[in-house]
Amino acid sequence: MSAAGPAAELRTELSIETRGLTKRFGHQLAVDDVDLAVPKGAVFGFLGPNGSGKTTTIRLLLGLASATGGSMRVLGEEMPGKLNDVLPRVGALVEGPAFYPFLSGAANLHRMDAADPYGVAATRRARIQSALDRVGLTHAADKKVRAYSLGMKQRLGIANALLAPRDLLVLDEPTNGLDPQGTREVRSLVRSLAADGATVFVSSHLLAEVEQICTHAAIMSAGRLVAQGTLAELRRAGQARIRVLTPDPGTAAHVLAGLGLTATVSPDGAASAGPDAVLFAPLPAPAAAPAPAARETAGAADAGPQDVEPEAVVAALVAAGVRVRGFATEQVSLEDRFVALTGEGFDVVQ
Ligand SMILES: Nc1ncnc2c1ncn2[C@@H]1O[C@H](COP(=O)(O)OP(=O)(O)OP(=O)(O)O)[C@@H](O)[C@H]1O
Repeated sequence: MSAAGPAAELRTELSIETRGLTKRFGHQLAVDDVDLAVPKGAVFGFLGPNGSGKTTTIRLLLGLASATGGSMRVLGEEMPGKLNDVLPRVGALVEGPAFYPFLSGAANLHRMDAADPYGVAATRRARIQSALDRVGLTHAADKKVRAYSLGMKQRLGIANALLAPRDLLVLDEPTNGLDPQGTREVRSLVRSLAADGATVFVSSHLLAEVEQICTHAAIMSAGRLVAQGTLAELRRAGQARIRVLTPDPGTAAHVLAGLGLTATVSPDGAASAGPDAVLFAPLPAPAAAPAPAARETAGAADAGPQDVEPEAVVAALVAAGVRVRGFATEQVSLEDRFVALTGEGFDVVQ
């Protein structure tokens, strides 16, 4: 990505691209003016708290619901106009497929493929075997689905999405409701799908999950897309900040303001020690840091001050007579940043 300037970004082939995508349910904007850019070959995490609009966006992309506004291209084709050309190249797992519990895994796939207008009967048996093999269920092909674990059922759902060679896989919360073992199985499967060359678009409300399996991510909050880019870009866009422990917060804030830094005193007394206050001030990102693809549509757009070295900050504070009892520079974690962007915490998973 290092050579990627705006021009290179424009040339990037996108598997999914939306412009101003909007879906309204009555008065509620479930998807609000979303511009998604999912590069070909990415494992793209679509991250956001429950109710932030992920499933609705996915339903729009797959032609399962119609948009109120905006445009979409999937695999380079205008949607929903080219739905019939595009859908055979897209495998999807949305809201958990319903299987017949009294039929085997293979028999369920047979029924689903037979019901698919694009499923070619002559190759059905071989495609089913290959999909079961791909998700590690060959040994359980003839077992009734009612005897499957949740992880196995979810892998069967992914096998269903893999019944034909796919350029794009869309998986809506594939680890939802799974136990740790099932979660591990599905995560490692998702990683390997991308290794085969498909673009994988996977929604999750779990930050740690996206960090484990994805190369790229977009963050949704209340229907809006608030950031997207590679994980590295999203991390880099998180600003470093300085932390000052001092009994002279007023003077310190004044000195920092003189350096172009905006200080906030720690909102919770917990971070302060005795009579000392804790001041935080974001440092401007180094000139090369914010990568062009890590676009952000909320906050952080303000032009910041020029580079300020931490040692220069300490020197200025001391020169102004501020009693500096503690000083540190800290990187804002991806989690802090996501919480700041979405206003919500993320569930923690292993
Ligand atoms: N068919 C519908 N009719 C009315 N409102 C809907 C409909 N589908 C979704 N919504 C609303 O749109 C908002 C976004 O829902 P959506 O299911 O897309 O979010 P999500 O991020 O996928 O959340 P979750 O992880 O809980 O599925 C929610 O407030 C939801 O209640």
